[in-house]
Amino acid sequence: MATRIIHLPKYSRLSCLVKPLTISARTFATATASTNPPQFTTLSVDDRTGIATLTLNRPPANALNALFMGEIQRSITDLEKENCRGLILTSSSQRIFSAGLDLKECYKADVASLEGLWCALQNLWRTLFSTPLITVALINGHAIAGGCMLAVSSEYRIMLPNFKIGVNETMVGLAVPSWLMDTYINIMPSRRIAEWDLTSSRIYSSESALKAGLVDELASSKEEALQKSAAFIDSFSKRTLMARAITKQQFRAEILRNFEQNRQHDLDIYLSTMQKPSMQEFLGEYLQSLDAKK
Ligand SMILES: CCCCCCCCCCCCC/C=C/C(=O)SCCNC(=O)CCNC(=O)[C@H](O)C(C)(C)COP(=O)(O)OP(=O)(O)OC[C@H]1O[C@@H](n2cnc3c(N)ncnc32)[C@H](O)[C@@H]1OP(=O)(O)O
Repeated sequence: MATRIIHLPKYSRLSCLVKPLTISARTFATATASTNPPQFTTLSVDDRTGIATLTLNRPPANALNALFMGEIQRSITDLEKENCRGLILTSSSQRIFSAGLDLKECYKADVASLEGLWCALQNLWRTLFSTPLITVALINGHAIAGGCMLAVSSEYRIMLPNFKIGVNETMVGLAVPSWLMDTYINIMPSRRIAEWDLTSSRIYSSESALKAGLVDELASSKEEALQKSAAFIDSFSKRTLMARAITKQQFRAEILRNFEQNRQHDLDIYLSTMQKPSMQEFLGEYLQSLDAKK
C-alpha cells in the first residue's frame, strides 16, 4: 500500500491517448513525504492513458487537516513531475466528498496549529489551481466550504445526485478569502450569481448546482462519473497539451499574483478571526450542532 510514485511512464511515451480506465491501472497510496507512508489518500494511475485518480480517504468527512492537505498537494506535485496527463479527484466515502477544513482542529487550537492548517490550505489551493495537469473533481458526496474549494479549483466538475455543494463562510460570520472568491468567480457563468452565492452562503443541491453552472455534469453512479471524467481529459489531444497548460496558467495568473501579494494578510485575518473568544465559542456550538444530528 505505502508505495511512492515511481515507474509512472512519461506521458510522452504513451502511444495511445484514448483508452478506458481499468485493466492496467495500478493502485498505490501517496506518500506524505519522502520517508512517511501515506495515511489519507490513495492514488491509482492508468499506465496507458496517463490519467491519475486521487482518492480522498480521511473518514468520516474528509475534513482537511494539515497532514491530509499536505498529502494531496504532494501527490499533485509528484504527478506533474512524472508528466502525468490528467487528474481525477474523488472520495472514498459514499456520502461526503469533503466537509472542508477540519473544524475540530480549529477549536481551542494553539496559534502554531492554526497557522499550519491555514498555510496548508493556501498551499494546496495554490498547487491545485495552478497545476498544468487537466483536473476533474468527481464529487461523489457533499462538498462544503474547503470541499467546494477543491471542486472549483479543478477545471471540470462531475457530481453525483442528491448531495450538497457550496461555500458557507459568511453564514458563520467569516469573510470568504479573496483567492477563493476569485476561484469561484472564475468558474461561474455570471459574476453576479457568484457574488450572490458567496455573500449569502448559498448551498446548492447537485441538481441546482448543474443548473447554475457550478458543476458541469451529473452522473448517476461513480462508475459513470469516472467514465465521464476520463472522457473530459481525453477530449484534449496530446498535441495540444503544452499549449493548453500554458493557456490555462495564463488565465489563472492574475488570481495567483493577487494571492501571493496578499498571502500574509490572508493568514493574519484567519489567525485573528479564529483566536477571537466569540469565534471559538461559536465554533464549539457549531461542532455540537453537528454531533447533535445523531
Ligand atoms: C464555525 C466555522 C468556522 C470556520 C473556520 C474557517 C475560517 C476561515 C474562513 C474562510 C475559509 C475558506 C476556506 C474553507 C473553510 C472551511 O472549510 S470551514 C469548514 C466548513 N464546513 C462545514 O461547515 C461543514 C460542516 N459539516 C456538514 O455540514 C455535514 O457534516 C456534511 C458535510 C453536510 C455531511 O453531513 P452528514 O452526512 O449528515 O454527516 P455528519 O454526521 O454531519 O458528519 C459526519 C462526521 O463528520 C464530522 N464532520 C463534519 N464536518 C466536519 C468538519 N468540517 N470538520 C471536522 N469534522 C467534521 C461530524 O462531526 C461527524 O463526526 P462524528 O460525530 O465523529 O461521526
